[in-house]
Amino acid sequence: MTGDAVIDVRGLVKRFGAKTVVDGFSIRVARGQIYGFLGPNGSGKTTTIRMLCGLLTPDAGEGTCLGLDIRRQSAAIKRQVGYMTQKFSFWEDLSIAENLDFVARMYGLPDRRQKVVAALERLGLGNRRAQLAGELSGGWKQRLALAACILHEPKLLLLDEPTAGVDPKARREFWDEIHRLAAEGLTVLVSTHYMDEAERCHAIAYLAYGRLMTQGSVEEVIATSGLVTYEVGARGAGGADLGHVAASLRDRPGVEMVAAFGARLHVSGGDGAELEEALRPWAADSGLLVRRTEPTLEDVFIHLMNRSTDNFA
Ligand SMILES: Nc1ncnc2c1ncn2[C@@H]1O[C@H](COP(=O)(O)OP(=O)(O)OP(=O)(O)O)[C@@H](O)[C@H]1O
Repeated sequence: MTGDAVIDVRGLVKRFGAKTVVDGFSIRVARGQIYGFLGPNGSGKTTTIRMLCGLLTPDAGEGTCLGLDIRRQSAAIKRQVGYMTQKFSFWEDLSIAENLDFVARMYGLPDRRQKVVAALERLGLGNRRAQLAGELSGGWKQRLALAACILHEPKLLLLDEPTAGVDPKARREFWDEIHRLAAEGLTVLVSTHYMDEAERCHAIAYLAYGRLMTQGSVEEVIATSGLVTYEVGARGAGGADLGHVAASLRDRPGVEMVAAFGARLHVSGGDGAELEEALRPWAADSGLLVRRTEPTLEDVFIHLMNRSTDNFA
């Protein structure tokens, strides 16, 4: 293992038939980090996560996970990994406690009862232990899934879109728990489509069409994107026709994206000079306020996606 890296891989490639779904992926993840995987549907996030933990063998590339070789020691890696898949896969007519007990038996865990009680308490499931899994709301189902993932005390957690369709309060609580686990030394890889969740990661990787487009902390990803963004809004109380402004800006050279955020527009492009030129007439309009602003993470991701070529088509 290099330094304190829990994951250290280089040049991973995965092909399904003629299609290269992961192309030259390299990453290092330190112990206790929460690492977010973002990217459009089908960009290779799940496939990458599965290669990292030894569930899938790469066609090329090498590296280690938890100090073990991802090609030759995948069985030993899997024992130390907790994997929460996208699909809820519990017995709906068993209670929460019965489901956890079943999982503990599958793992052949010593002190089974004690571990189930500890997991129930940890995830706040104690009062609901007798409730049938099939009757749980989305947020509670995700808690049950997380409890099942940590029963065998893994060192690495892989969470594949763990909060899809879960309400904001339950998502926040789920993420608080992820942070508590990471603070105790667990390393977490999590795929998500939610920008607020990306912002709660220590670092993120953005994939598009199988390629790693950028990685680093949210601040680093924004700073290195090269994207320039201006905000356009009405000056004073007068109602400017921002729909008209947006429509005419979209055709101008240098304007890559125009997105409405309430009563403001975000106008972005990769070439600052061209963008400024496109905005000049609107900046001279006394009814409008045009000023440079920081791009959001979403602006950056859409910019990256526009720049990447669809080699899957
Ligand atoms: N076993 C397989 N056989 C053939 N193609 C596959 C297989 N698994 C995945 N793929 C293809 O590989 C590509 C990447 O899929 P993957 O599930 O890794 O993407 P993803 O980024 O996790 O997507 P999502 O956000 O929709 O979950 C997709 O085009 C998918 O159809």
